[in-house]
Amino acid sequence: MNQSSLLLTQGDPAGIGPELALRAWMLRDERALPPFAVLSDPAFLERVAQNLGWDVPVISVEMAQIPKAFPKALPVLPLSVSVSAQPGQPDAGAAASVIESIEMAVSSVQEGSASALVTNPIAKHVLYEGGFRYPGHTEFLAALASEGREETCHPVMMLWSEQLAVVPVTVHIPLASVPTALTTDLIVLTGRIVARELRERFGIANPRLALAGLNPHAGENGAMGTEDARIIAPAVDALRAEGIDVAGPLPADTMFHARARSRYDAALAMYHDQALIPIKTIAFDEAVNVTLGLPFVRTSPDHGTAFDIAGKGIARPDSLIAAIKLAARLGGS
Ligand SMILES: NC(=O)C1=CN([C@@H]2O[C@H](COP(=O)(O)OP(=O)(O)OC[C@H]3O[C@@H](n4cnc5c(N)ncnc54)[C@H](O)[C@@H]3O)[C@@H](O)[C@H]2O)C=CC1
Ligand SMILES: NCC(=O)COP(=O)(O)O
Repeated sequence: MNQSSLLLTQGDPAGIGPELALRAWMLRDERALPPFAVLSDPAFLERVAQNLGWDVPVISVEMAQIPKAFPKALPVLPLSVSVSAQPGQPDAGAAASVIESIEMAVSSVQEGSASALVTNPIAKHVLYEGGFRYPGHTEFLAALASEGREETCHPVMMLWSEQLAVVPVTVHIPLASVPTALTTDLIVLTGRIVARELRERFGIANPRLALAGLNPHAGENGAMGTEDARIIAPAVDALRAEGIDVAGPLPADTMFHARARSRYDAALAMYHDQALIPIKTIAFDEAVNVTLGLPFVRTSPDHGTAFDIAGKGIARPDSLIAAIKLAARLGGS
């Protein structure tokens, strides 16, 4: 049993994930990173390092060997399949390795042999072509975590940085579907999970939540849409009745400037871009995607596969490093 190691999934092998894992290992001392291993094909990662001209020794290990191996080489827990990819040229044929890497990481963290998992980016549309049937990691991880449990996990996506934390209540759905997907129950469930985890995992004794409205000016008394009063305001009342400190529905255009941000610990946004635009604008290099509502810790960089720069060695490792550090903090490594 080794509680101190973090596992990094491979992500899309044609994206920037593999080179960011190498880069994070190269910066392990400078950035004081805890031991981690990557779930991938060691020969593939060696080729990525070679092609970039980076001196990164790669060592194939078993879980218990990670802490000892980490100072001298990048530990890799081998997959059952070999991996090959051209940077920037995604191929649905790689889906099996991407999925195996995630599944292995979840098994290890569930059985307690790893402290947390950090996922490298996947390209959703490429995985869909390969038969993947979840919108993204968030829902896939919840499905894996729910196996064999009586109650299914409700996963909540939170993008976290020192300056701002945001939660999209609806996530990877078309904008046109948002008004029907948005229900008072969904907002209340999401708010409850966020408040609980900010308390229990982030150590905020009395978390303050801010709920965004859906429409301009939070509906302007119904003149610009009715969802704010019909769906969001009752959720605010219900969360308050549970003793949670909530403000809203707030006009979304004025809730993300610095003074407004100082009034809450997390903003619940009603759809993906309402949440992710402000945080990626303020903290693109530092923000971390963390999944709440799971029985284990999962973090991820906030960015995607960045196929346009993959293999060039110019991708910034900061968000992955922030994800590793947050996983270590929340997972107790
Ligand atoms: N956690 C995950 O698995 C995520 C996966 N994605 C996936 O990534 C794919 C590409 O998505 P995009 O919208 O293009 O977003 P993206 O984040 O991959 O790229 C957007 C822009 O930011 C740049 N960029 C991203 N990361 C960077 C880094 N570390 N250093 C320097 N520049 C960086 C890229 O070069 C590009 O110009 C999509 O298929 C999407 O599904 C997107 C977000 C998160
Ligand atoms: N836009 C955020 C994102 O795509 C992350 O999704 P997930 O793979 O973490 O579910």
